[in-house]
Amino acid sequence: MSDRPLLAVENLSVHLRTEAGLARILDDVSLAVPPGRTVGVVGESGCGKTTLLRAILGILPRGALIPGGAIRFEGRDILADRAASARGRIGFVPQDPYLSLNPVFRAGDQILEIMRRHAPGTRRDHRAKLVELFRAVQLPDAEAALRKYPHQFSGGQRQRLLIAAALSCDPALVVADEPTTALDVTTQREILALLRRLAAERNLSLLFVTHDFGVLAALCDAVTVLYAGRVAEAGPTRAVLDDPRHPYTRLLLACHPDRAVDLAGIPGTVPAATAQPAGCRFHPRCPIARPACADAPPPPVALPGGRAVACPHHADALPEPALA
Ligand SMILES: Nc1ncnc2c1ncn2[C@@H]1O[C@H](COP(=O)(O)OP(=O)(O)OP(=O)(O)O)[C@@H](O)[C@H]1O
Repeated sequence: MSDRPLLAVENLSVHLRTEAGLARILDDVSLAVPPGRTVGVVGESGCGKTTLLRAILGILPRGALIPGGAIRFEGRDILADRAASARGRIGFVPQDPYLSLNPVFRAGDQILEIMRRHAPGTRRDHRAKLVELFRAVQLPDAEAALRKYPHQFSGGQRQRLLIAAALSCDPALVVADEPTTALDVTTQREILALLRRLAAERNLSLLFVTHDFGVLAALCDAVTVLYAGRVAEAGPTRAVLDDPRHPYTRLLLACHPDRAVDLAGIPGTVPAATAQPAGCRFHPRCPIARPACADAPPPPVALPGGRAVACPHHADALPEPALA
């Protein structure tokens, strides 16, 4: 396995002009996805996960500014050179299978249109490949599925269709935005198992956004924890889940035995992107914050085992009530 990451997000900042002022949605975010590995990005609603994926896919909203950073895919800076871009080589599985297909066109035709634009070969080649992909994602009666409209599939089947769409141009990387959130628990499990199998069989890299630590544990080799648009902590999933170091990660995991992110147990609220506090963005809510935490953003501290934590006080114990 090559050491060079397939995808490297380097010190990326994304701002957006809004009516409420400048929204600092991402700030100095770095992460890497090695070939053939699955990396999770976790954080609660509003922490910037979707914006990160949109930056990678080149579909940021109008008015977005990128004041700094780079996104390298297969060694090329795809922010600086969209022509050298990654489209087709990066597949995308969206969050909501109900909203992501146009109801008035056959699902198969919608995927064939993506292939026409981004994959080599004739329509006949594409059809044959799509039937094969429908089988790979375990859609029943793959030939007939080509002729069906979106409403003729269940939610889980539609998510399988979208996974087939994401794979249709032979991507090296698939990015997935909470692809199981809209599904029931049993279907969620099946879709996660499918993604795991396909990634292994096709030596795919996956960048997987989730708010659910259970999903993370089941699927991801490594994790990046985002808080208010900055990286709080990153490292191998098992190590981070077993011994979280950032106060934010520790509180999240301590509050929620089922490991689904919900900040009800942490006092205060997540700041709006237009009103980020100075210094460490978590300091107003942090039980071990010092006055200096309000001064400057804490740089990441490297820890053994390929881990990093953006907190100089990561070795301090949290007070018991905070962990109760
Ligand atoms: N088009 C926009 N206009 C104004 N603010 C925006 C826009 N897009 C995102 N934001 C703000 O940026 C922050 C990050 O949003 P983003 O959707 O990236 O977060 P997220 O972690 O993906 O959330 P969720 O889990 O709810 O999808 C939020 O505070 C959001 O309100």
